Amino acid sequence: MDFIEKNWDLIKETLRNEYDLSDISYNTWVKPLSFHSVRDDVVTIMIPSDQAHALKYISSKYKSYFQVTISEMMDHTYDISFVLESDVNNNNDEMMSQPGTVYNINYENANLNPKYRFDTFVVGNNNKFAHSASLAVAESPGEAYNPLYLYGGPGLGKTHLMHSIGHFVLDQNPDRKVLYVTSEQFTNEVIESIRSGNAAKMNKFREKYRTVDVLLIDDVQFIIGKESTQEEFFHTFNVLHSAGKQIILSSDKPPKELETLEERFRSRFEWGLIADIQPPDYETRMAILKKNAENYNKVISEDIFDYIATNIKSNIRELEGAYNKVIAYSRLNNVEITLDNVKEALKDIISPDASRQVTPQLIINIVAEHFGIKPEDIVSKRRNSEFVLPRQICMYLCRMLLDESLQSIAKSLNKKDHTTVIHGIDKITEDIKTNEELKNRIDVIMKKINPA
Ligand SMILES: Nc1ncnc2c1ncn2[C@@H]1O[C@H](COP(=O)(O)OP(=O)(O)OP(=O)(O)O)[C@@H](O)[C@H]1O
Repeated sequence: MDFIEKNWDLIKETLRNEYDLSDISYNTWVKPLSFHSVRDDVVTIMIPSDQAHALKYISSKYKSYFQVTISEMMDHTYDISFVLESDVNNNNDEMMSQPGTVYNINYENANLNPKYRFDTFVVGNNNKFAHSASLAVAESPGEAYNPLYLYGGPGLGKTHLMHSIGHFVLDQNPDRKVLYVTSEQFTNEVIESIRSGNAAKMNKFREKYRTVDVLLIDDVQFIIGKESTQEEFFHTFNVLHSAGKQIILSSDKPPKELETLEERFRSRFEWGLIADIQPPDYETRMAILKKNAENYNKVISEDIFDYIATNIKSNIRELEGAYNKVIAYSRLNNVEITLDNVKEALKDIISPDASRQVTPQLIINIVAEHFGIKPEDIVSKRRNSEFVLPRQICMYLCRMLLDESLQSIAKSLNKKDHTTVIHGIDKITEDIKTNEELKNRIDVIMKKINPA
């Protein structure tokens, strides 16, 4: 504990080197941050009052950097929270009960993506019902429908809607405790608590999950069948539900189609409301593309949107990926966005048979999204630790899922030499033999790439 405080400057310097921060980023955002406290394995960092406007930005951008740096230096896992210096100074002793601070801490702990809000969600015929059910739950958590069970195919907006509910609840009442987790995070935390054999750790896990007002668990199908995780989830569900706390689950199928789902889960999932999201129709696809283009500083003609919306039908993640690829192609090659250029840019994605194909690019996109980084980071030369693992996972998955040579995988990942690819594949192959969390993570990614 002392170590963190005494070595605060060293921690910041290490973070700066580890993540290759430019002088301007370091001096603006990281250097002014001071140490506040460590309590229950949570390191609280103070943001100067004159940077109050940047609180969200700093915490979304630098939280994981601090978490990794401190946890690695201390050889122990810490969580990170941020507070404003003014909130601390206004009432030192009761900092945790100051509304401003509680809001910040609750917001940080909720694990929400700032981009996924109701106002960035395009409502169409395919998702109207799920959208209005989500809004009703957000307006009256624990009262309207409990649990809310959202289901639909990959990339159709379930996660986006779940985060929107979380944001809405916190915007309405900053004192509420909201927690979004993927099933993978939940599973890994259960595994970690059990493996540690430490009762205090298990209690901490239970306290974390059983004291929230709104719990959002994404892709719950990955919990089903994992014995101890499913047991823990069952008890969490019961405790929260009987206390009138809101539970929101997402899955790729309705409860009745989850083959290995036990009756006790099926009946509970059906207590509240089940809402599906279907693939978007043409109008919704066009509206989503246009919403994406709102921040682009040039006009994109209607035929471009039409080409993308006509050819990519069943997955909004892929629709957005195609749009991003077009913008990147035009910037990198310094060419206008004409229909011919768009066809060239998307030739790997929009194939003549137009069916969903597993390609290196799809693997890169899904892995990048899973780790919250950009596809460009995966194919870049940067060796930061946050990019190396996703890159190696891409190499491994390309080998497992595609019939491609090592040279061709190296090319897709922008590597000159295929020995790096061999090393990446070997590393993951070895690591998954002993690292259950990594294996679980790769299973989840694989199912997202190829749900069949
Ligand atoms: N209706 C919508 N309006 C705007 N963006 C959308 C909409 N639906 C989905 N998206 C965008 O599509 C991408 C994929 O959506 P999301 O991650 O929510 O899908 P998902 O259903 O959770 O997929 P998976 O089951 O693979 O996890 C996100 O970037 C999301 O913002």
